[in-house]
Amino acid sequence: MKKPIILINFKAYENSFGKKGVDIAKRIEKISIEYSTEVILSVPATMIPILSQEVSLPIYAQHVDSYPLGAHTGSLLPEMIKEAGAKGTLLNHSEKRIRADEIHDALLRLNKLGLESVVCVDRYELVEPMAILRPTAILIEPPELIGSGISVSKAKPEVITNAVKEISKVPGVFLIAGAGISNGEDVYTAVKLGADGIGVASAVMKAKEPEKVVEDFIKSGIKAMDERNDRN
Ligand SMILES: O=C[C@H](O)COP(=O)(O)O
Repeated sequence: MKKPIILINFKAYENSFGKKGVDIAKRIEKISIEYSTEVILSVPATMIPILSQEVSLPIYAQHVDSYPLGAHTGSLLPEMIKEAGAKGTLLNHSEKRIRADEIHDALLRLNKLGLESVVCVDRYELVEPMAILRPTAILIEPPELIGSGISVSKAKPEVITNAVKEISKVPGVFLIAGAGISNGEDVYTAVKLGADGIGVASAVMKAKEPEKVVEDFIKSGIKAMDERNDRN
């Protein structure tokens, strides 16, 4: 992952799939290339093959199941997303919670397959216990702020600072902050508080000009990282 991490969760909006999904991904790709940075797109499973081919950005699934290959109707397995072209996946998003043992089993599989992983948690007390399972990153999001337009950076900065303290106990795992991120200032504040980047959905997926929103996020994230002197 490249800092500042900008992870855009397409969720299941009306423009998250089909031609509209490809269009928004391409607009984001263009901005990302302009700033020589990387934006991760976490997309509906049906969009993984086409977006992996059509854009140069890292494409993630939004969830995987941890069942073994076999008789598991309706499952989305790590092997399947890898074959479809995904670079990684979200796990345990607040809109798709799974049990701790399922997170553990999924991470073993993902790591073995060389896939990246972002485990979502809703409070800082879960950061270290999840980080020791060796995901690529933890995404902390207070659920009550998701989709609210009120950012974690402004409304609950202590969630980020506490999570930053916890992640420092497990070197090599990134910390991403999300929920309600709406503008560059929210990104700047999250990164200045110590996050490696941000996770976002509605501010981009509902925007008339998503590329402008993403540009604002990238510029603010880069500025904050440069001020921290911590960019890679
Ligand atoms: O995965 C992304 C988050 O749930 C954030 O959603 P939001 O930006 O709409 O608050």
